[in-house]
Amino acid sequence: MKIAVFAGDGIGPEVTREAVRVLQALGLPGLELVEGDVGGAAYRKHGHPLPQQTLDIAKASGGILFGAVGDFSLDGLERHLRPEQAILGLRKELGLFANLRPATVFQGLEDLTTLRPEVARDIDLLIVRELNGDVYFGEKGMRQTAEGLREGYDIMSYNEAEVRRIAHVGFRAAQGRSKKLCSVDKANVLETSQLWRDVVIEVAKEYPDVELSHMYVDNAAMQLVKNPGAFDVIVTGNLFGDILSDQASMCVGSIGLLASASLSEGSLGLYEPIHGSAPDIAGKGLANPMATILSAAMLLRHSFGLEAEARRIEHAVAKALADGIKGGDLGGSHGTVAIGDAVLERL
Ligand SMILES: NC(=O)C1=CN([C@@H]2O[C@H](COP(=O)(O)OP(=O)(O)OC[C@H]3O[C@@H](n4cnc5c(N)ncnc54)[C@H](O)[C@@H]3O)[C@@H](O)[C@H]2O)C=CC1
Ligand SMILES: CC(C)CC(=O)C(=O)O
Ligand SMILES: [Mg+2]
Repeated sequence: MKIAVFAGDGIGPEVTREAVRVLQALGLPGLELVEGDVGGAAYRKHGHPLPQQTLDIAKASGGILFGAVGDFSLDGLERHLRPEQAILGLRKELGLFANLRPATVFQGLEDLTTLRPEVARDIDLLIVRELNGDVYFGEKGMRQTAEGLREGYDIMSYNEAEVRRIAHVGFRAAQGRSKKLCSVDKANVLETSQLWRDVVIEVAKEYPDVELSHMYVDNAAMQLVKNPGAFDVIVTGNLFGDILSDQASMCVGSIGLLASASLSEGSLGLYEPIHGSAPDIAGKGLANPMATILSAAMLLRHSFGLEAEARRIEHAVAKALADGIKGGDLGGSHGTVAIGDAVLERL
């Protein structure tokens, strides 16, 4: 089994190292890890955030473990050379259109969240975020208005095929869970969202066992804090899903806990924490690697069908948290390597 490992920038290498140690400790037969450069690190070495050789490594692998990209000192580069283009490029090039971002409160650890424990107790939700379209991939640029003012623009669009395929992912995910799907949009204002809603309603006819609801994104942001336990599966677009998942992470406890899977039509997937490169804590050994370790679990489950091994990792993380192993993000004092050690001891 060949796994590509793209650590990236900032805390990316720190958290990825711990996830790799966990993968290696499982004794997986034929495990082969192939490293590749991405992001600012790749730009500095090869002049591009997503070099061809990295793409080749990705395509030759069965799954990709990704850390994070982003380097504020490179933010002045032309957009196509900025570190973030590595992750955007991988998502697009590999057809990774379905981003699963589960947010489940750790039982008995409701006090980790910034919500009141009784509000957080029932959180067990899955955000299904479309990853190949929306305003992130529309035409964009800078221009001048007739009055000579600078104007930035980014076109938001979805076609019906893009909405249909992610809607199917959302409905199927709901079928495997509590059979409730909430589609989040802004159809009261945006044509893109009106089409989104219309298509989701059409697709719903194929899933009569799933209870479909619709919610505007501003209300969804509010409900996530008011009554997050009411959500089962949320299906939404690229931008809204990005924002709501960072918010959901705090409902569970920390952005350092949320993993994700970015899936294609085939078995190839990319697995990464939902957080970024966290330049403010990079190089200090303070980052919580649990989100990346849990992403490695998702990799084993979704790309290699290794459910038992995935659960082994998830139980070890939950046990470490239950035993009081917490990073600074959770008000604790354990560093990145100490958290990795604690998970390894509980595998
Ligand atoms: N998939 C990716 O590679 C992503 C990359 N980015 C990039 O990352 C850079 C930083 O972006 P920010 O907006 O600051 O978001 P961020 O997620 O990197 O950090 C936000 C806050 O959360 C904290 N944090 C994040 N991960 C943590 C962890 N594992 N343990 C403890 N604390 C953690 C950070 O210290 C910071 O205070 C930017 O260049 C951005 O473009 C942002 C999000 C996703
Ligand atoms: C391109 C990334 C920086 C977008 C992001 O924040 C994410 O996917 O979570
Ligand atoms: Mg994000």
